[in-house]
Amino acid sequence: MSAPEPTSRVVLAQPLTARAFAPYGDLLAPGEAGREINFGTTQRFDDVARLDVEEQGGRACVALFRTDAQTHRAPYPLRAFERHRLGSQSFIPLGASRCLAVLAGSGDTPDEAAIVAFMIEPGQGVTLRRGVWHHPLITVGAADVLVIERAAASEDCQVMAMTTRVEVRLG
Ligand SMILES: NC(=O)N[C@@H](O)C(=O)O
Ligand code: NI
Repeated sequence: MSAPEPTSRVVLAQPLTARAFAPYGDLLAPGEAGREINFGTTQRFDDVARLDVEEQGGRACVALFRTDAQTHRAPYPLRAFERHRLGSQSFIPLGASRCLAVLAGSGDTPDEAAIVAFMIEPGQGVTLRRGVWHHPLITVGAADVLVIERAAASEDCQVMAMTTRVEVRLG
């Protein structure tokens, strides 16, 4: 008789708030200082994300990540964590898309005992601080996510495979 599959530890996705996300980065949020433009038809909020992309000659890159429902459905077994030591990375789900920020601290290696998962709802967005360990993008079903990150001549992405079995669930 084959041995039973080892069980995975479960991390539940939690609602995204500025306070809960503060150890990892910021939410995109219009400040108080909106100003009227375009003949008073529009309010403009500048710098709703604090980008950190110019280290060592880096520049901002705006990318579109498109996912499919087959590979992005709960429960999500985690595979690896990665970090970008020289720049921030922002994730803004487009339209009705929803995505997850799955994080494991900012130490020398991912802290798999302290994994947290935040649900990024339509209308929300996050900017991960440089060096924060995060799982490669996970979305809720098929999704389009705008990603703003540092681009440079050499890739800045350190990946470390999981050493324990952990899966994220949506509740
Ligand atoms: N690899 C890549 O382009 N994306 C990752 O950095 C990610 O955080 O999804
Ligand atoms: Ni990344």
